Amino acid sequence: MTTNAYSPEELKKVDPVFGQISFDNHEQVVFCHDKDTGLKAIIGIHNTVLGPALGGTRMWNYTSEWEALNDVLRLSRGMTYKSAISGLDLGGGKAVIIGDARKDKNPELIKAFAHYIDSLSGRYITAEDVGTTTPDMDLIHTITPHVTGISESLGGSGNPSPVTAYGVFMGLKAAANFQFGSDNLNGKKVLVQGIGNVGETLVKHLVENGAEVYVTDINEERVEEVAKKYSAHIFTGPDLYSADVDIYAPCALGATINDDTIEKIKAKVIAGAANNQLAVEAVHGKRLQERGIVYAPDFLINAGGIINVFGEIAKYDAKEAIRRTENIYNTTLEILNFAKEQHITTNQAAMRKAEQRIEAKKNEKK
Ligand SMILES: NC(=O)c1ccc[n+]([C@@H]2O[C@H](COP(=O)([O-])OP(=O)(O)OC[C@H]3O[C@@H](n4cnc5c(N)ncnc54)[C@H](O)[C@@H]3O)[C@@H](O)[C@H]2O)c1
Repeated sequence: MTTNAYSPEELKKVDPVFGQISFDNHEQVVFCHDKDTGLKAIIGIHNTVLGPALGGTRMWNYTSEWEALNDVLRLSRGMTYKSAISGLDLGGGKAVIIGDARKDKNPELIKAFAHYIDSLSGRYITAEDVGTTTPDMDLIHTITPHVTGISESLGGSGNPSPVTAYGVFMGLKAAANFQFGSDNLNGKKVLVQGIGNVGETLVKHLVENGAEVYVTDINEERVEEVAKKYSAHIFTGPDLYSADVDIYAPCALGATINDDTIEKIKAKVIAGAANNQLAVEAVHGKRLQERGIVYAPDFLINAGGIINVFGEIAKYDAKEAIRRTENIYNTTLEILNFAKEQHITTNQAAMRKAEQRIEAKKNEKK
C-alpha cells in the first residue's frame, strides 16, 4: 500500500515542486542529500504563523521521489491544520526519508538527517512517525535540540500513542453523540481497522465502554492477540467497508475512504486515528455528507499525540496533556455543529476554524 492517494504518473504531469498537486502555499521545502550515508530526505515547512513547524519524520520505501514529495507536502499541510484546530502555538511541518526503515536505516543516516534539522534553527521540529522510533529521536537529540518524542529519561513526553487513542475515543464519542443523540456506546458495533499502537488502546476504551468491537489488521497474529485480550470479535466478512456496523474507525494507513469504498460504507459514523482518511478531501468529504455519514475529521481527533509532544516545548505535564486531549470531545461537537449550520462538510468546517485562528494571529502580528 502506498501512503499517497495519487499515482506517480499523475504527479509527474505537473511542475516539479510549486506545481505539485499537494503544494499549498508551503513556506519552505528542503531537499536533503548526504553522499556518505545515502540519505535522501525532504522536509516540508507548510506554515509557521502560529509557531515553529512541528511534525514527525516518516521513513518509507516510496516508489518515486514524486511520491515522497507529494507525501511530505500533504502531511506538512495537515500538521498546520491539526495544531491550529487543537489550539497549539505550532505551525505545520513534516519530513520524509526515502528508504526502507527495516533495511536502510542506520545511526549515521539518522545523524546526517539531524544535521539538516539543526540547520533550520528551530523553524522545523521533528518527532516520530511511521518508520522512526523514540531511539531515533534520542539520536537526533545528540545533534540538535529541535526534536520531540525523545525518551522520558531525557525529558521527553513518552509514547504518544495512548494519548492519541484517548483523543480518538473522545472524538468518536462526540460524533456518536451528534449522530445518534447519545454518546453511550453500549451495544454500538464498532469496526477498528488497524490495531497497532493506537488501534489497540482504542479497542480497550471501546470495550470498557460497552461497545461491540470488531477488529481487522493485515497482521493476523495481532488480530488474534488483540481480540483475545479485550474480548473483541475478529471481523471475518468478505469486505470490511460494507460491514454492518454503526461506527468505522480507520486506524491503519490513509486514503481508505475513496472511490472504491465510499458507496459501500454502512457505518453512520467514521472516527479513527489514521491521517488523511479521505482520499480526496473535497470529493469524499462531500459524498459522506450527502450519504448522512458523520465524519469526525482525522486531524482533529488524532491530535492527542501532538498535544502530548507539545508538552515538551510548552513544559506541561502528562495530566495537562490528558486534560487538553479530553477537550477534543468539545471541539469535535463544536465543529460538527458548525458544519451543519454552514451546510459544509465536517472537514471543511474544521479547516475553516483552523484557518480563522491562523488569520487572526497573522493580523495580530501586523
Ligand atoms: N501513534 C500516534 O500517536 C499517531 C498520532 C496521529 C496519527 N496517527 C496515525 O494513526 C494510524 C495508526 O498509527 P499507529 O501508531 O497505531 O501505527 P502502527 O504502525 O502501530 O499500527 C498500524 C496498524 O495497521 C495495520 N495495517 C496496515 N495496513 C493495513 C491494512 N491495509 N488493513 C488493516 N490493517 C493494516 C498494521 O499491521 C498495524 O498493526 C497511522 O495512520 C498514523 O499515522 C498515529
